[in-house]
Amino acid sequence: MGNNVKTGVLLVNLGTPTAPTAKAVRAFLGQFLHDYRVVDLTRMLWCPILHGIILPFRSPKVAKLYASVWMEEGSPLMVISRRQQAALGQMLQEAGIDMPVALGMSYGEPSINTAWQELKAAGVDRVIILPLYPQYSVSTTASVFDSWARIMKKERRLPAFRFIRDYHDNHGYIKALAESVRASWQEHGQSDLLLLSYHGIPKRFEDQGDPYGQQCHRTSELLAAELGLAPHQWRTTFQSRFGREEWLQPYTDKTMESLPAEGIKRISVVCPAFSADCLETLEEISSENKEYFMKAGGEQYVYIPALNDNQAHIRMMMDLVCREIA
Ligand SMILES: C=CC1=C(C)c2cc3[nH]c(cc4nc(cc5[nH]c(cc1n2)c(C)c5CCC(=O)O)C(CCC(=O)O)=C4C)c(C)c3C=C
Ligand SMILES: [Fe+2]
Ligand SMILES: [Fe+2]
Repeated sequence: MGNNVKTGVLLVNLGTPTAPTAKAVRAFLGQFLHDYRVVDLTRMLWCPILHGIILPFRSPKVAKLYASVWMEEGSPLMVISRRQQAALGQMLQEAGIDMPVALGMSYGEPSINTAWQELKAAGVDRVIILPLYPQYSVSTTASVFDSWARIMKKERRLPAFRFIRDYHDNHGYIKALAESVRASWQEHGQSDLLLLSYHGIPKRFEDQGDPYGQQCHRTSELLAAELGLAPHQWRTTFQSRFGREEWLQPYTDKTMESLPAEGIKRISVVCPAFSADCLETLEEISSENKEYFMKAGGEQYVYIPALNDNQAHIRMMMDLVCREIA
């Protein structure tokens, strides 16, 4: 790549409601759950279920959950994503690399289009798209690509671009995760088991070729190896089931309920699929699943935060990006 080409970074994450209210959650879920990459049922079947049942009943319930984790500055996912954007921008600048960093969300604002417009206004003619999903899934990463392609359809002059599909086995990512687990053990003592809980997807998606589950298992193996764990000291599970069909197994909530009976009473939980803490980690894992575990006879439950704006995490992002322009 020529040195005179201005390059920009486009960080992407899922998106989140603008407020912890039923109205805002409904708007967010409405956009999210209309995406064919997320729910692939025919619209004749899905739209009545979505508009008639899910949006009216789920939105007020989920709004309360968002309210329980809401930060002074907003939704955790948005607050942390902004911090990541700023930290990466600063790290690049300190390294003498002139590369603007924009943040776009798949659903809601700032949209991926908003982020692209910012980069374009900054004179960017080459974009490195980094979806902050370490493991590729059709429901997340492919959807980012769809949005990008839709936006590019309207451009006369396409920028050059690189799309970072996944980084589930990246050494910097694994090392940053290992470091955060070790720091937690130092503070709370080592547990009987390290539970690695990933966001799930429908099993059908995997059967149709989505490599997400395989990539999750690979991340777990690499992390366990980095930490020197024996097979009985770690386990992979899948959380956040949505809808009635089978999702990837074993399920996190069912595992929580059964661990104490196996004699495993002290666990630490890490969620490697989430690059930023959000509802699914701060509420579902830190609170809801903790309750299942403790009620079943668990004694110690430690949630290990996402990598968020840790220096090691931001450095990994910088390395991923810089590899694309080398
Ligand atoms: C980490 C990667 C993610 C995958 C893979 C994923 C797949 C997936 N998700 C749903 C349904 C919901 N997910 C929700 C929240 C949510 N999901 C992710 C990430 C992945 N999802 C994040 C980071 C978040 C948190 C957003 C936040 O605001 O904090 C929700 C909304 C909350 C709720 O109503 O429970 C839904 C719904 C499906 C159907 C799916 C794969 C098909
Ligand atoms: Fe609809
Ligand atoms: Fe999700």
